[in-house]
Amino acid sequence: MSVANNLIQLTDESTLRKALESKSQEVVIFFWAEWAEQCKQVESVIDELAAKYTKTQFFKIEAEAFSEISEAYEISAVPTTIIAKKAKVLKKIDGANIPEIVKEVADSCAAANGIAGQTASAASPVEFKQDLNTRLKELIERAPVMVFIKGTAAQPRCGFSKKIVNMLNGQNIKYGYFDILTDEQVRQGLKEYSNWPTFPQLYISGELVGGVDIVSEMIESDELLDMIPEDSLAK
Ligand SMILES: N[C@@H](CCC(=O)N[C@@H](CS)C(=O)NCC(=O)O)C(=O)O
Repeated sequence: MSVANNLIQLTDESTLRKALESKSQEVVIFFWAEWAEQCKQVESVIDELAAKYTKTQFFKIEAEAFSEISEAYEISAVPTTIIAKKAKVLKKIDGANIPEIVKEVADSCAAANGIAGQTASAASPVEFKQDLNTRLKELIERAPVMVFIKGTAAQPRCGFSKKIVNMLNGQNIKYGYFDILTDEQVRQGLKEYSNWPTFPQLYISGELVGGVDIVSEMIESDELLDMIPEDSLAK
């Protein structure tokens, strides 16, 4: 996605200050950190919202690089999303609470963007589903080999997830992962999106391969490595 004018990755404190001083409209500020996996989910939602609400100014701020700003907004964890107007904080949404972020941005910013009748639950179910499907597709394509598990790759929180992580590691495959326990929408959404009722789910180049049983069989039959893109094999 190209970077829109209304979406700024903060590199200089004065940019934020000027925007807050000059704009009479709401400004959305997303605080993130590299090490916090959930920030990536929220960031993709912020990107989508910035593309939709083009008259609203969005900022992404690396919390630890701008500690004074983070302290001023009392940011104690990331991701945190704030909607501010001038010096006033209108809303503060902690964590990767995507539905809440979408709702609050819609509530605060629709009018200024001339999006008629967009109130609290204004995103109709159909529209919301489209947003979710876009998000799921982006997550699936985040890495050439992507696995959706319970817990993290370092600390799986289900025997099946642990098994697939061990198998991928054992084959020296480089992969991205997403912890579905951090996002109920993704957890339930993916089952429907991919028509696969359980986790883990392994995707290669955006296509579902399957869960533990299938991947295990594919390793046995030497089929799996043939499907892995060259760049995703550890040398
Ligand atoms: N036989 C499955 C085992 C996976 C499985 O049964 N997963 C369950 C328990 S971890 C699951 O994801 N249930 C749905 C859910 O928890 O949302 C495979 O090959 O992957």
